[in-house]
This record gives sequence, structure tokens and C-alpha cells, in this order.
Amino acid sequence: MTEAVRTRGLVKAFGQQVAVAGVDLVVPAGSFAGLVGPNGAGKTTTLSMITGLLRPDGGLVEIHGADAWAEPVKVKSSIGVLPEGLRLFERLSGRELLLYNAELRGISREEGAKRAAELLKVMDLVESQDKLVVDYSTGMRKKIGLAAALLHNPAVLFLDEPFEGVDPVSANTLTEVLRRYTASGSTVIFSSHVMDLVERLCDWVSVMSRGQIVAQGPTDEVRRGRSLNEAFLDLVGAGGSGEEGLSWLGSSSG
Ligand SMILES: Nc1ncnc2c1ncn2[C@@H]1O[C@H](COP(=O)(O)OP(=O)(O)OP(=O)(O)O)[C@@H](O)[C@H]1O
Repeated sequence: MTEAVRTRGLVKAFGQQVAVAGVDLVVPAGSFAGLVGPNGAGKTTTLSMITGLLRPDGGLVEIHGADAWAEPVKVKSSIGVLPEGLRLFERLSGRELLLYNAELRGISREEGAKRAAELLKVMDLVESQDKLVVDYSTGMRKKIGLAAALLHNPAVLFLDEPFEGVDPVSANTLTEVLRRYTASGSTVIFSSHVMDLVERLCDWVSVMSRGQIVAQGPTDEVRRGRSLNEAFLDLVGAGGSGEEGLSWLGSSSG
């Protein structure tokens, strides 16, 4: 198995708060991989350390065998990132954003313009290509962010909650684009809370809880005959039963 991503003992604390407590994440090349976990499990922190946005306190990140923090230029040229919060260049139009990204990535103007036009078409953003990104809706921002992340044809694509705020038609488009991309041997890793989506799309899943990987492998092996949602609840604990407290809620006697 060729590994697209491997982390060894990845650690990050914010003051007293240990966000990531020794993560060994593995994703085989060519996977459509899901990273799932409850709120605060450490998914964003882990993805930020893998993609060079946040320096780890300890541990190792390897992308296709290269140390991401020792060889940042080499590794960053081979990855695409759709980060949480989507910090984009707001005062550029969608088309300008893609052309600027192409230039930053060292792609020729002609090739950049061609790729930008194709991506805008696939993402159904042709009509909005001259609108400023600041005026884009949430879903449009996700789509232009994904287009920018794909422009240089990276070997590995990291997406933090790519489907959040995206309408079903656009989600279908994104899915098709990503499926085509992984079918050619590239790797997608995305974080999500939507278990049905992860179960439907992903052939590999890593489950995080309290800063650690609690299960990881081919989706069918992690599910073991259950739905992914059931497996997830078993693995991370279903949390509060909801039977205690809130006795006042729903009472209409007052
Ligand atoms: N910059 C920061 N400063 C302090 N604490 C942080 C910071 N970033 C993350 N944390 C803490 O680290 C823990 C993990 O956060 P993280 O955002 O990685 O979780 P997550 O799994 O992505 O959660 P969610 O699903 O809610 O997005 C949380 O307890 C969070 O409060």
C-alpha cells in the first residue's frame, strides 16, 4: 500500500488544552478518505498541522514519504487545501482569484486561464465569475475555494467540511469532480459530520475522538456490518442520554 499521508505521534496543545494527543493518521494513495469525530475531537487542528498551517508540538507528518515540515516547499507544491473558515482574497472576483492562484503556483497564464475557465464551468460559477468573492454565498465560496485548491492538480487534496452550506445540486457536482479526481489515483481527505455522506463517498475512514484516532481503515471494516453512524456512536460514545436535566423544557404548564 502506498501511503499518501502518514502522521506519527502528532501532538498539539493550546495552553492546558491538549487538542491532538498523539495522532497516527494513515491514508492510502488514491483513497477518498473521511476524517470524522465529534466537535472538538481535533480534526481541524490535525489537518492544519498536516497542511503546514499550524506547527506541531511533536510528531511527524509525511506526504507521499516526504516530511511536510522538513521539506515544506516540495510538499506544499503537491497538496491542495480547502481550509476551515475559507480565508480567501475577498476583493478579487472568482475568476481573478483562480488566475492569481495559478500564478502563485507557477502555472503559465495561458494554461491558468484554460484551467480557470474549465473549473468555473464545472462548478457552475460562470455567471458569477466577475463578482467579488466577498459577495459570494457560503456555497459559492466553498466551490471557488475548491476550484482554487484543484487548479495545480495536487496529488493530495485536504478539505475541511467541504459540503457545509452547499446545496444538493452543487454537492453532487463537487462529488463528481472529486470522484473523477480520485479515480485517476489522486487522494482526497475531508472532514465531515455527515455520516451518510462519508459512508456513501469514502472508501477509507479515520475516526477521531478526544485528540486521538480511535478507528481507522477501509470504511466496511470500520462499520463492521453496522451503519457508519452506528459505528461512530459506538466508537465515540453516544454522549449524554438526554434523560436527565432539562426537565423544564417543553413543559407548557407555566
Ligand atoms: N487556537 C486555539 N486556541 C485554543 N484552543 C483551541 C484552538 N484551536 C483549537 N482549540 C481546541 O482544540 C480542541 C480541538 O479543536 P478542533 O477545532 O481541532 O476540533 P474539531 O474536531 O475540528 O471540531 P469541530 O468538529 O467542532 O470543528 C478543542 O477543544 C478546541 O477548543
